[in-house]
Amino acid sequence: MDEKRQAGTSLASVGEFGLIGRLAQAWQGAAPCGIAHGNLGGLSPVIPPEGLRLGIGDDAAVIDVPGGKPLLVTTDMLVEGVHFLWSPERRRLLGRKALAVNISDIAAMGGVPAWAFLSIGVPAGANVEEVEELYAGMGEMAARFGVALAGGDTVRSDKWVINVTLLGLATKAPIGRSGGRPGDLILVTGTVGDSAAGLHLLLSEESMMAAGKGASESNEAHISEADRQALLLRHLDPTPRVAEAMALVVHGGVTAMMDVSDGVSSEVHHLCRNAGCGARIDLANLPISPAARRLARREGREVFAWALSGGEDYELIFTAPEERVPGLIDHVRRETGTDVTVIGRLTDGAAGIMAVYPAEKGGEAVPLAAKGYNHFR
Ligand SMILES: Nc1ncnc2c1ncn2[C@@H]1O[C@H](COP(=O)(O)OP(=O)(O)OP(=O)(O)O)[C@@H](O)[C@H]1O
Ligand SMILES: Cc1ncc(C[n+]2csc(CCOP(=O)(O)O)c2C)c(N)n1
Ligand SMILES: [Mg+2]
Repeated sequence: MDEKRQAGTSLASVGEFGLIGRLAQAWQGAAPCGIAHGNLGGLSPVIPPEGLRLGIGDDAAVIDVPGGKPLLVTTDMLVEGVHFLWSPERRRLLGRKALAVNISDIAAMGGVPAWAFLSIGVPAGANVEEVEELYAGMGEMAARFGVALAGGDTVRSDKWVINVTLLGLATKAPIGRSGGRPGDLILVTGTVGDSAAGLHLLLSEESMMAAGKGASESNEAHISEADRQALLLRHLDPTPRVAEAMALVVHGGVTAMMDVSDGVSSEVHHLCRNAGCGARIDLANLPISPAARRLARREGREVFAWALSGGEDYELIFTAPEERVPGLIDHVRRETGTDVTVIGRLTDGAAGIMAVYPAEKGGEAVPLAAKGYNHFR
């Protein structure tokens, strides 16, 4: 078995998105008329089966149900040790996050969430109350966004695994990742990099605890309690931007949208690849919170790295023609209180995907590497 594995192509060599493309091709080879189509790099589109308007390659699939609104379907799995560290104090928050990350994908399509299927892998040594608390957390998030529990699956597993499949409805035409055009501005809601800053704190606190030192001991010299709490919560308890997505849909003008789950740099690459565009991102304009800046300074970290490659911010990144942008920004702020920031512009594909450093750091334009989270790299 091990020998066989060594002889094959390593997962690291293809990366997460290369693997998904290969899997879709393997499926297509076996079931040529039944494959989901999409715009993943290297994946040739094929005719989708009846009703499947958009398959692999976006935040959620779009299914045209006869006589109904377009149905949106997304699924996301959280695995202990990969997406979270199991902690008795954070079971409820974990439940909230498991649902929130899926709601975020429905919002990113311009839809509202509706029905959830929750599948869990539970270690044999766990007790009922632990699972109940996880569900209470998911229930809290569900109640906030009008999601009903429709089913799921329960299995024994070596580690905690939570998989949510969430169905939602598009309120108007679903907003995919491919509609951006050269000249469109690129915008992002809220702030980016906070979740990575929160994860940095969490992991350093965990390693201090493991070394027998108190968590507060590790941080009190570095950061205020208010900053610490704010950053930890951005990582542990993200709020899906449903209200902001609805405000954008109602206002109109958004050409492409997705959520920031892997990091701004990767998401910009997705938006460009799907639209055949290039981009210029002004790093000076990235909306980074004062708390994340303070932590980065005190830790000697590059705050842009958290914003560009940290991920799990669950903000919306979207494109719109320049003339629609002032109205969009005003409308979202008025309806939701959330700030929206212009971070760059889509360009001709030939111009490449570039990041422009702030003037005080030389103002140089360099290629923007897709350095977001990748499960196999
Ligand atoms: N094993 C798989 N088989 C088929 N399709 C897959 C598989 N894994 C991912 N996909 C599809 O690939 C696309 C990208 O998946 P990914 O999980 O990166 O979505 P995302 O929206 O970019 O990230 P997130 O869900 O964290 O917001 C989606 O359309 C997803 O449905
Ligand atoms: C313990 C621990 N280590 C690392 C991370 C960071 N992390 C894990 S998955 C992911 C991207 C989104 O996941 P997906 O692409 O599966 O939706 C990120 C940024 C974490 N959350 N917890
Ligand atoms: Mg997404």
